[in-house]
Amino acid sequence: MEPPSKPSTSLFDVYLRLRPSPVVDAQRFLEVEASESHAPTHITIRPPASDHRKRAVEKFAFTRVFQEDAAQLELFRGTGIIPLIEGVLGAEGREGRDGLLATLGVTGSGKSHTILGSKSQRGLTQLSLDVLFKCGDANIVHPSATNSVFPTLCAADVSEAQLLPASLFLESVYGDGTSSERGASRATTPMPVGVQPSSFSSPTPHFAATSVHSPSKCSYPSLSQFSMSQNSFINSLDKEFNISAKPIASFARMTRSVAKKTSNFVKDSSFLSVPASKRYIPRLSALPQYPSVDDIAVKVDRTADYAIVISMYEVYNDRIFDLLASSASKGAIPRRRALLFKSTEHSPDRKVVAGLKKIICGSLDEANMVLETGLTERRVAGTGSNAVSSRSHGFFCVEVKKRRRGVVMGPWTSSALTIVDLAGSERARTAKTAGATLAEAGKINESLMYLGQCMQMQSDNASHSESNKPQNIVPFRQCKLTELLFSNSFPSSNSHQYHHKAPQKSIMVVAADPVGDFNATSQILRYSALAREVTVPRIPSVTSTILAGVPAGKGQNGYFSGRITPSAAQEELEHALTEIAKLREELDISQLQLREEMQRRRDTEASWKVAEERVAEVEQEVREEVWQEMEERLVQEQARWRQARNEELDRNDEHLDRKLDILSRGVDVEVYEDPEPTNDERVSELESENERLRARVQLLEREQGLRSPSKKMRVLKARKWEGMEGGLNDSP
Ligand SMILES: Nc1ncnc2c1ncn2[C@@H]1O[C@H](COP(=O)(O)OP(=O)(O)OP(=O)(O)O)[C@@H](O)[C@H]1O
Repeated sequence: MEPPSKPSTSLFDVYLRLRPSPVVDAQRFLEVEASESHAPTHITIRPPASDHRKRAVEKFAFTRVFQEDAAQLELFRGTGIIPLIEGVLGAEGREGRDGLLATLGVTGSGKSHTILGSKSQRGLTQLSLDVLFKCGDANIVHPSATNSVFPTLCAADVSEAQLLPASLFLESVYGDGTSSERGASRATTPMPVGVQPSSFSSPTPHFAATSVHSPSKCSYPSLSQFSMSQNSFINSLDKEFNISAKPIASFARMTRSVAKKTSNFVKDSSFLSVPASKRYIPRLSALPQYPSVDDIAVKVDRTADYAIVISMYEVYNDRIFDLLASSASKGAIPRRRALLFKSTEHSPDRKVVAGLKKIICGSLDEANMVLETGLTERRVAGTGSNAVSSRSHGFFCVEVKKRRRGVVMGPWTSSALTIVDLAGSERARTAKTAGATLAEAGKINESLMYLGQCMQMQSDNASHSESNKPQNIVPFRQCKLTELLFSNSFPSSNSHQYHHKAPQKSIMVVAADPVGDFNATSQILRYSALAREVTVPRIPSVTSTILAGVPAGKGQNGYFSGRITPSAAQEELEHALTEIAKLREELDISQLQLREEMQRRRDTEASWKVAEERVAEVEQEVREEVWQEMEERLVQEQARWRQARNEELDRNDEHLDRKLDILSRGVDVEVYEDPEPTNDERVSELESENERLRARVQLLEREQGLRSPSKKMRVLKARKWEGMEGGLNDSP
């Protein structure tokens, strides 16, 4: 295999770092190929003896391999980070280019150790910051240096960010939040030495004294000093924006008015909110100072001003969260709002994480404090594989803003050094995770699978370019992680309309444990290596075995024949056996490829399942929303209907009342009574009555005559009685 030279199409320089094993005499599956002329670049992995799948031996090539004894400084010097920093700073009179440094590996392989260091050693992040501040010191502007720095930086930012000077940010996180209201009588605020609270004022003699960096000591300036700094800030704003002086109490209002004048100035004054409780402040003196980078220098454009702006975010469950926003807005319930990676109004040609909180740091101490603050917000959890395992992909961005120095200052341009600590891939069985941590692992593995596909594509493209085949498109838009990592590595389709910026330069450090999980490590190595060669373990040649088994001069019957020349049949046999051996090798390779394909299929199925679950979740959410909305509408309709009915009833009642009222007021009732009858009238009335009765009796008698004798008797009796009665009636 050729020594790896980075192809022009390659996205990354890929370095491999091996971590020392805590287990003595553990069986290694990974060996480094030593090279006398240059640093090692190749490794070989052999399946452990316990592996029954008869896997082939694989050989991988990297830009460089760092063995277990490699120190942090060796990595810093040997991985091309220094040119990366120089690229971000930009050559004289030129704009810088973006740089990316990321780590990849199985959980517990040493990614965080490499990037962020440990309790005793600094990581590549801290070393980069040190070099940046040390070498750029004379050219790095502090917001307090001139009044115009802060507003112009805010105006030049294209990412809808909220920019803050480090002193204000740290005060909002660790201070007691009363600095703007209380006077000099308050006790000291926890601002470490070296972090200048008077960001906006020319340093007073007292500040000049306290701002001398002393790593061994940690003392804090008082609140009165801090409130002085705010006054100075207000005065600086007065001068800059011609706003009349206002008391500190109206500071927030004034900040908002200034925000209107500069498009991207402080978007709100939430950083002035009173924190609910004090937080533990990281002690700078407790942070590691080793290794030192005093002897390392980077080229700095001495004709330019630089401003260092730091932001931190994490990709957790495929969503982006600001690690510095929640620090400052702590209160009863910390709320995390997912941010978008998008093109903004002022950045139409490239995507940015919009709405981040960005901190302007004037010194290394400030930058370290901001870094430590953001890290406390990062998601970590203890798993079976690592006691402090990263559960999210952490992004640390150092934006280097640059402008030409002169009587008339040039506009600010911006390039970023992004340092990424990726979460490690893990197997649920090894990590012994469950519940939310297992779900996180699913998301982590999924995003790493997409990253693997992108890297695999870059490696395929590299071989295509050698054979003049067309290049594949790297599928980096599949998840947030790959989008964040790669979208600035390719020129945007509409970038020609705007100024051209060189594509990002990237370094990947792959961390591996040579005695760790063979399957997981080999999988990562397969897609991250610059080149790979499968060498099936050499099957001892059957021919040679046979020939070796037949001693020279000894015939088949065991006796020496005296002739050793092989016959034609023997030659044919040898040829056939060679063919068989070759076919076996091919079969082994095919089996290996098949296993890989099957693994890929399993991964794809897993991601498909995840996607399906997500679809089901979304459907459920939509259903619930629709139901809720329908119920709300139903309740509204019922209320409206009831109200209409009540109004109708009220109207009817009112109408009726009005009618009754009118009736009772406007109608006089006349009662008609008959006049008393005279005597003659009464007699004639009685006579007519008598007549009527007689006619009736006659009618009844006629009816009786038509009936049976027995009935006649009864009728006669009745008539007799009636006769009596009639007699009685006839009597006057
Ligand atoms: N090169 C090294 N030298 C000394 N210790 C190391 C080295 N690499 C890793 N370690 C130790 O191994 C442990 C796990 O390392 P680390 O947390 O960096 O793993 P990781 O890859 O970031 O894991 P995860 O993906 O789960 O976050 C830590 O205790 C770390 O100090």
